[in-house]
Amino acid sequence: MTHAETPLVDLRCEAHTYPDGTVGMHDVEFSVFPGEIVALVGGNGAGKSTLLEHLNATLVPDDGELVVGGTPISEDNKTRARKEVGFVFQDADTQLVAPTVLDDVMFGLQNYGVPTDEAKQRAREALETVEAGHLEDRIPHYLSGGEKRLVGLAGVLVLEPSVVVLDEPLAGLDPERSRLVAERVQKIHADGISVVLSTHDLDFAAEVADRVCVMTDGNVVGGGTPSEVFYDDALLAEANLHPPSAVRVARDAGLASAQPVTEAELVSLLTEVDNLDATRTPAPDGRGRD
Ligand SMILES: Nc1ncnc2c1ncn2[C@@H]1O[C@H](COP(=O)(O)OP(=O)(O)OP(=O)(O)O)[C@@H](O)[C@H]1O
Repeated sequence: MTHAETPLVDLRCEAHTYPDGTVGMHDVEFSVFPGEIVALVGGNGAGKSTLLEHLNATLVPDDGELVVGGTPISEDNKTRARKEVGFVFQDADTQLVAPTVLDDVMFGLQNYGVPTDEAKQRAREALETVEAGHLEDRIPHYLSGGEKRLVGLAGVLVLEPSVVVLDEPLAGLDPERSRLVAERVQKIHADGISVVLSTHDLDFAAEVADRVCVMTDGNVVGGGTPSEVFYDDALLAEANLHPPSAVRVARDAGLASAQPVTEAELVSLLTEVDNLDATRTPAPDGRGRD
């Protein structure tokens, strides 16, 4: 895939070594461009969270560089990376710190010195964006997993980042909540924010992503559009991944040449094939003859 634009985030990481000596990631070059949703996929321990946490300088490479909005990030200007790249953690509890949801969403703004009235108004707007306005007086700790995820997302959106990073946004959510979070991801993308997320759910990746990057053993081993990645058997095998269900059904139905990756694309193809068959198969009264 080629990108004419300047990346919003540009990471080069020769290696990231954790304090116990484990190499979490190595030889990675990863960029985020305006207007895209990128899904990172890979098995447990492949390095997805490690990569994501480098995008807002939560982690820094042993050797390498992070450039955000054209500015190289160092110890002195890490706050710039934190502001431009909002991070929604997998464990929402680590992110929710205040006594009420509204206070929580206001927290970041107040840290940046925004006056209370303005912070309150912007926090309410951010909660509305994720349709969680009704939760503003609740105690964050007692929210359901999906509600926490949405409030965490509001707390990030309120700071108006250019990129939102979500680590395993569907982890632990039921299908209904997963759908809700997937819709919100598409909505913030439609509002002009780039999104990078990690997921084990390849159906979800196929549904929302413009670009999919495959990780294994701390390295990005391939990437491309969902069709390019999910029909690349060798790449999926290397990362020990199974293709999304639409890809498996398309193969069984002999429709792989059209490379559908989502359920909707598959249904539309199957409908086309059905219609074609109906025009070819003569009905007993002779209707439907070619
Ligand atoms: N704090 C840490 N200290 C030591 N090793 C770590 C730490 N965090 C992650 N690792 C190691 O780094 C490697 C990459 O882990 P990472 O969490 O980035 O993978 P992941 O793809 O996000 O995995 P999962 O899908 O299981 O969440 C693994 O070998 C992991 O054990």
